[in-house]
Amino acid sequence: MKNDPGPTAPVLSVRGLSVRFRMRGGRHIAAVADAHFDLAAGECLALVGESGCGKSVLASALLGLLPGNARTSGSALLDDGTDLLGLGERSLARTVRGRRIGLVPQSPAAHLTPVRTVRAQLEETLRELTGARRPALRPAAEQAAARASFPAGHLDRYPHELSGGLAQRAATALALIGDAPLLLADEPTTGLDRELVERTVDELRRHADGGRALLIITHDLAAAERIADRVAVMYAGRIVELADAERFFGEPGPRHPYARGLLDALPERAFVPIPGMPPELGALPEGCAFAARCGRADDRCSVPPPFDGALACHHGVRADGEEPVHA
Ligand SMILES: Nc1ncnc2c1ncn2[C@@H]1O[C@H](COP(=O)(O)OP(=O)(O)OP(=O)(O)O)[C@@H](O)[C@H]1O
Ligand code: NI
Repeated sequence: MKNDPGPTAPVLSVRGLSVRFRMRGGRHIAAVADAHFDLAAGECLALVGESGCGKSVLASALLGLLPGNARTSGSALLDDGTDLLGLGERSLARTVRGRRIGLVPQSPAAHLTPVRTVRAQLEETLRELTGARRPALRPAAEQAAARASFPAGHLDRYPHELSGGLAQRAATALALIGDAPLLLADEPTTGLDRELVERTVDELRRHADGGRALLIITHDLAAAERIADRVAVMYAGRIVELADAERFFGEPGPRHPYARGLLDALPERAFVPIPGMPPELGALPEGCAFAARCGRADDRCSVPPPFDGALACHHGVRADGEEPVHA
């Protein structure tokens, strides 16, 4: 079951979020540009797009986890008005990470503590975030592991003894512990087989159905379709379409030509890849960044299309699903 978002303030409200990396020689990389979306309690938003389009940078910006050469602008408000982008490292570490925002990181192996077993890490996080103490700690850790389909028999292993899929499940188990009102899951199903993908996605969905907001970043459009209420499609650092998931994956389908291309590339659909490659984020064209790969491009695309809250395209399919008529 997917819940209707309630009438309360969004759990997360992102406005004009941009991230630029300063590089040697004064060069800049515009990794995220003017992102704009809300996320309500009980809602799941899937952020999709090709590798390198800025999805993880966006998630890292929300948690203050960007490297020193990154500059962020815009705002990312929690429901009490706290602007995540304005918080210092101390507040982020003490009050936000794990407590208000959970993270399933994209590279779980890098985030697990190498010298401690999975059990020790689960117990420590439980102690810190839930106040659990012995003897309740041990069963609580086993329960936390089970939620993410992490097998109890592997709890006494160290991170380097885990396969990628097991590390992934350990990271998911850790991220679910604080029961944070907002969960960011960056590729939480990497390295899992289809059955485990579905189990993980269904557990995350239950988490959202319990009233938490979930931002899931994924390459896996089938997983996105299974879990999401809405879909945000990112291309070259910009959100180019934000749509209701049912409409996006069903009828009338995506409105942005790039989003149509992503779906058409699926083996179970047309299996036709999008021609060409995404542009370098350090050398973006003046106009629409997708124009060079787009079958609909014309002179209008030399001006960047504004994002109207749902679409950034001069030619996209109309909101009622009708194809635009060309003069
Ligand atoms: N530390 C950094 N310094 C400079 N540029 C960076 C840095 N981190 C990321 N980038 C730039 O930001 C872009 C977006 O990276 P990001 O990791 O967000 O992509 P992604 O959409 O998550 O891709 P993937 O699906 O492969 O995880 C990269 O292509 C790179 O150009
Ligand atoms: Ni990523």
